[in-house]
Amino acid sequence: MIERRTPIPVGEAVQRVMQYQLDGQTEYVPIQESYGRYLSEDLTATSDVPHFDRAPYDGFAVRTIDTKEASQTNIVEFEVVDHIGAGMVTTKKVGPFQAVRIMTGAQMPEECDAVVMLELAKAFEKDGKNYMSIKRSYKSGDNVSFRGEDAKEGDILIKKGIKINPGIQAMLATFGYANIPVAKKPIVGLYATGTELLDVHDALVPGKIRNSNSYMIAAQIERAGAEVQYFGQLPDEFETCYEAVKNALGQVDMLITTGGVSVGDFDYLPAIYEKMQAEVLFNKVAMRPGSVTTVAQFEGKLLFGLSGNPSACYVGFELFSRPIIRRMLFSEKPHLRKEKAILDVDFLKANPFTRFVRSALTVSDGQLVASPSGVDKSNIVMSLAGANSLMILPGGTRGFEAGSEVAVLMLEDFDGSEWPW
Ligand SMILES: Nc1nc2c(c(=O)[nH]1)N[C@H]1C(S)=C(S)[C@@H](COP(=O)(O)OP(=O)(O)OC[C@H]3O[C@@H](n4cnc5c(N)ncnc54)[C@H](O)[C@@H]3O)O[C@H]1N2
Ligand code: MOO
Ligand SMILES: [Mg+2]
Repeated sequence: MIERRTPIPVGEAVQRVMQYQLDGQTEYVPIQESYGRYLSEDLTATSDVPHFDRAPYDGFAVRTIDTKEASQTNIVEFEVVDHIGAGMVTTKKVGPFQAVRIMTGAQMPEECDAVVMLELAKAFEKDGKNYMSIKRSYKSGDNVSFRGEDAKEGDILIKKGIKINPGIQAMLATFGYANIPVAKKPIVGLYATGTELLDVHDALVPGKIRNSNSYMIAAQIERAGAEVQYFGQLPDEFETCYEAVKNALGQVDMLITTGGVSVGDFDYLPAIYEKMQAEVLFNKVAMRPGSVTTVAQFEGKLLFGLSGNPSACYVGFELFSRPIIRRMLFSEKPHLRKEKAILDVDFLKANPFTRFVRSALTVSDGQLVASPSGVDKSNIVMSLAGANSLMILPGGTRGFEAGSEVAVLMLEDFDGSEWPW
């Protein structure tokens, strides 16, 4: 007798998986290797930035009190007592009607409180000394970049779980973080099962197909921020698969297999989980594609039995495996980011299961618009190439018309959702 499976709602399935989430671990990497990694601790400002008042323009540092009377009709002269560039500090004390010629980035002389831009001063020599004159007054603070205006010591700069981007690299360098605490990349094991599978360099032969899931899932694992440990392809043979799965699990943080989870005569994953005495969290989800997605846990480690059908495999990974990876990368929003979009085409046929339609999300007049990126069937590969989102069409008795609002899950986003279900 063929086993009858009871589908559970997607949200419940995700919740069951999340009960087995693992904590992330920290490792330190040199700043030059931290781009694209996920911060594992909140980082604070180790100093004020800048840590001294400085000139934001090339010009003359002056005491504003001396500029008070300057105007178009009353030119005021200053003796220029020093000349400094960025990185230099004056040793001169600046007295009444004295100025320092100062370049952008240089520390302000202690007594000065404004900078006159070079263009607004007239420099000249008199009796072998340097002078400059101005025709307007200045307020204290004019053209000064103040200590701490960029950041104050002790400020929280960025929260853990953030993906390090070029701007964050600049921030880290500014505060002297040479070694960065980042999340250790979870190691995700991967096996593709299927006697029909050829590898990418094999020529086609009758009845066999090239294994595309391995390359797809490996890239999805990397996109999620983890490291893939690819174990290869397995034929649909119970003992071979059983030994392989059992041995692989010990070497990784979680294991993904593709194929062999349905009710077919050569679908061995359910029996493998049983023999291992792994606890099956679910083996049927009320979703399309990916209804046969099966997740089990063995000694606290998750086994993702993703469907062999490429689109089902893809969606199963994004909904169930990705959040576990993102949790291990310290994310507080580990699920795919959910937004609202306008549906571009009719989906008039109702489906009892919630559909995740591989979609191309575009922005039109400031509004997100979702269009299917190809044929909406679980055995289809081509629709995946143009997919940057999954459109959610809730299961039920009604279809969806073009122009209606739908929820979309964004695939190329790093912010995520706390809980989109
Ligand atoms: N009687 C039933 N038959 C099926 C059911 C069902 O409920 N009752 N479910 C269908 C659904 S839905 C799906 S999805 C598939 C799931 O199949 P499996 O996860 O068991 O996967 P396989 O049987 O191994 O393969 C299915 C399909 O995918 C191709 N495949 C497998 N691996 C790869 C790979 N690495 N790269 C590319 N393509 C792959 C494989 O050749 C098959 O065509 O079951 C339905 N059947
Ligand atoms: O598991 Mo299937 O993907 O619903 O066609
Ligand atoms: Mg099958």
